[in-house]
Amino acid sequence: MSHSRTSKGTIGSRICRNSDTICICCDCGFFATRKWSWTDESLGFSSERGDKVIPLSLYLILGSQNCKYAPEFVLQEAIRGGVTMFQFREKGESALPYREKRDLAKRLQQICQNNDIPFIVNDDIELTRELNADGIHIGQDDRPLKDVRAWFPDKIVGVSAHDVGEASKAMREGADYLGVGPMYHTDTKPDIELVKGPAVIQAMRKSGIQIPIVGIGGITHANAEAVLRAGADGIAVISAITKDQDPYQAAQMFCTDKTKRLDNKQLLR
Ligand SMILES: Cc1ncc(COP(=O)(O)OP(=O)(O)O)c(N)n1
Ligand SMILES: Cc1ncsc1CCOP(=O)(O)O
Ligand SMILES: [Mg+2]
Repeated sequence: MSHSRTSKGTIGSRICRNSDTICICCDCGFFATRKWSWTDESLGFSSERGDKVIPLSLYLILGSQNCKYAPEFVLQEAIRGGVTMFQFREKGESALPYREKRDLAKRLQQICQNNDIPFIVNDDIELTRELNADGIHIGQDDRPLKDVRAWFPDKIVGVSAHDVGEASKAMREGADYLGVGPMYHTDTKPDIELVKGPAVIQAMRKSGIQIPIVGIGGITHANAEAVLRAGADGIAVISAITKDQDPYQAAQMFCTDKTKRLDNKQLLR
């Protein structure tokens, strides 16, 4: 896969300073891999973590409880199909006990490292530390972002946000990206909030939220485009890939012209 570098300036609504490290893959734009720093003086806030790559385009999340086949196989195949970032989320009644969970996490981390893909841990501070993961994703009911940011100043920290207020707070407190949802109905997570739809991403963008956003919840090949058009940088998917007969093809089908990262003019904002 060949990469081209952009010239200095703005990417979407972000003002990019370290432009020599920004690359946009091929001419499709889908695999936008960014090293960026950004600033938004109107919000009185700026972030200078320009050495982090947060390739949110197609963010696969899974644990053993989600998979039709062995998790290692599903991840390998999905990466082959175009997944750009991975979150290990071993959760629920059938989740593995700690030692097995850690061993599985290590094997999946190795696959990510072999493929140069960020390995993010869901919720678990200890596991993040033990494995020296690339980052952690926390929700509104998990450990406070301020603490997590302080413990892991250099890791990618993602935060779930369900409305503009939560998004603004997370941005102020140093989140690297937001997971926004649920976009649509899903049976994958029993304790979800009410469906928000892509409109909540639009509202966040209109209110000045500039950090990367990934939409999550019930995302399929049929509705992914609407999430990106609303202003998301990418989509986060569990069942559309993990339950598919062919995880390679399921991932690949998200990487089409219609679901590629959209430029600013195409957004609904
Ligand atoms: C990318 C992304 N977005 C949102 C979530 C949900 O996090 P949370 O609300 O903490 O729920 P659990 O996943 O912990 O059940 C996520 N995991 N990833
Ligand atoms: C973890 C999570 N957070 C909000 S919805 C959700 C589940 C997403 O799973 P699916 O892609 O199968 O709907
Ligand atoms: Mg959580």
